[in-house]
Amino acid sequence: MRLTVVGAGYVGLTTAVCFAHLGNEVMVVEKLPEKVQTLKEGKVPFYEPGLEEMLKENLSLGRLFFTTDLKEGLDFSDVIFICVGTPQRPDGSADLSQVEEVARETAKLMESYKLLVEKSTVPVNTHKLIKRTVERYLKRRGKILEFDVVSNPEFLREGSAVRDFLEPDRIVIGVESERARRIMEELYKDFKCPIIFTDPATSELIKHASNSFLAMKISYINMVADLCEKVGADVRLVAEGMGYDKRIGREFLRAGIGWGGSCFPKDIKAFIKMAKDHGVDFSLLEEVDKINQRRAVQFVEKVKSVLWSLKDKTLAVWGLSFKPNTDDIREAPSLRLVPMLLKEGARLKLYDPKAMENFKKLYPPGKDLDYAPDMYSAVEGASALLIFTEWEEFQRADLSRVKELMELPIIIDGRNIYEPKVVRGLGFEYYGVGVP
Ligand SMILES: NC(=O)c1ccc[n+]([C@@H]2O[C@H](COP(=O)([O-])OP(=O)(O)OC[C@H]3O[C@@H](n4cnc5c(N)ncnc54)[C@H](O)[C@@H]3O)[C@@H](O)[C@H]2O)c1
Ligand SMILES: O=c1ccn([C@@H]2O[C@H](COP(=O)(O)OP(=O)(O)O[C@H]3O[C@H](CO)[C@@H](O)[C@H](O)[C@H]3O)[C@@H](O)[C@H]2O)c(=O)[nH]1
Repeated sequence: MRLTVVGAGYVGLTTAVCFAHLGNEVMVVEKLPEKVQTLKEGKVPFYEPGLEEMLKENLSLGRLFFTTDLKEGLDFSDVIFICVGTPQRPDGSADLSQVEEVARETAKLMESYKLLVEKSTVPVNTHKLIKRTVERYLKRRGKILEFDVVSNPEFLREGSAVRDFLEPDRIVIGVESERARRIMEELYKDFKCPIIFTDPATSELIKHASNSFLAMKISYINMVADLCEKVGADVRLVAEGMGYDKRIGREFLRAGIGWGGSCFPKDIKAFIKMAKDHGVDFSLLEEVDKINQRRAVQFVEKVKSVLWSLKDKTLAVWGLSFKPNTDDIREAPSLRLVPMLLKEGARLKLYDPKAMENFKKLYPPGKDLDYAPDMYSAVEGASALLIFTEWEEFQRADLSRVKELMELPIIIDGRNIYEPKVVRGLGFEYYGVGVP
């Protein structure tokens, strides 16, 4: 099939590259000219494992095209995936201006039937606003053209985006017309997972309800971790014991310094606001969010209780991205923790395998903050090693070497990447999250 994808971010680019990989011809419309240029050269402007290789391959096979011109995209195909950003507004609601712009400009430029596919995460009933906008502008142009709006939320995770896209747990499609349903069925015919057809409002809700539920699971286990610390139990085993119950499941029960990223924080706030706007008191989610906000504060308290004063102490930090295998630092716990530690007077030596360039844009090297070229340089002379992200590289670190390099062999691990007994056996003082 021929497809058009608007927005070449994590979701748009992954969608485009994966559909091209499956044999479709895909035109990507991205408004930033420099991004389009980079992509045409076969380079992905962010770090996502496997994506660049697939981009190059599909460019050379002539199945992927990039443009800044929406008209070119609309002339190319009838199926238009909206993959633009839906960031958070100050009141917590989702800023839908990028989605509105795509709907409006499409209506101004389309000359034949179009199927607009909402892939961005949007509040319930956004499909109605898209529909109304397109109808208004078509009417203004005196055009009678058919179109459909479909909700097809994306569930991929950064760091495993390609695999998540190609092998999803499920595909959700909210349609109103038979024509739209047939196009979507054809598009996803080779996928082996369950495909759930719903009305668009239900489909839009499935996305927000899923993300909020996952965030709730993490906040829940984080509270259990706090209790474990008080009573000397091990949250990892509590999670395992709970997780074997199929009704609970083992995923997303890793305790730590809290959830971050470009999705959970903004989506949970948008869901709370949406519920409020409809007169539904979803204060459960407000608590989930509050628990998460407290994680960083509690972690700094822990660092202080271990080291006493942090003033002029050198602390090594491993991990800045909000999760491993990405260079994305949007709403990463590190962004909350670093300023708090600096305020306590600590000197930080930061290291991350991929996210340092992004972090440097917000925190340039200075008197009390520096970046290390590798994980071992970061720990040289440090009074403690703080772990913020569970990169595999850290799990494989030569801890004897780390111990030699540090001023004091203390590890305060925000992600439980080590087995306490083993690390203590090597002579470290070790503090995890919710572990004895
Ligand atoms: N990042 C994820 O893991 C993920 C997963 C599932 C869903 N989502 C949702 O998908 C949406 C996109 O997220 P993202 O992380 O890919 O965002 P992003 O910010 O990485 O990418 C959005 C892209 O759209 C471009 N854009 C904006 N307006 C445009 C326009 N009018 N024409 C052409 N291009 C335009 C921007 O320049 C940018 O490159 C959001 O709603 C997000 O909540 C994200
Ligand atoms: O047991 C866990 C699992 C995750 N996290 C944290 O939760 C955050 C989000 O992680 P993850 O969900 O793996 O990454 P995202 O790329 O943000 O993906 C989420 O957000 C996307 C955007 O909506 C959705 O598409 C995905 O399904 C959803 O998992 C990260 O900070 C993780 O460190 C934990 O603390 N404990």
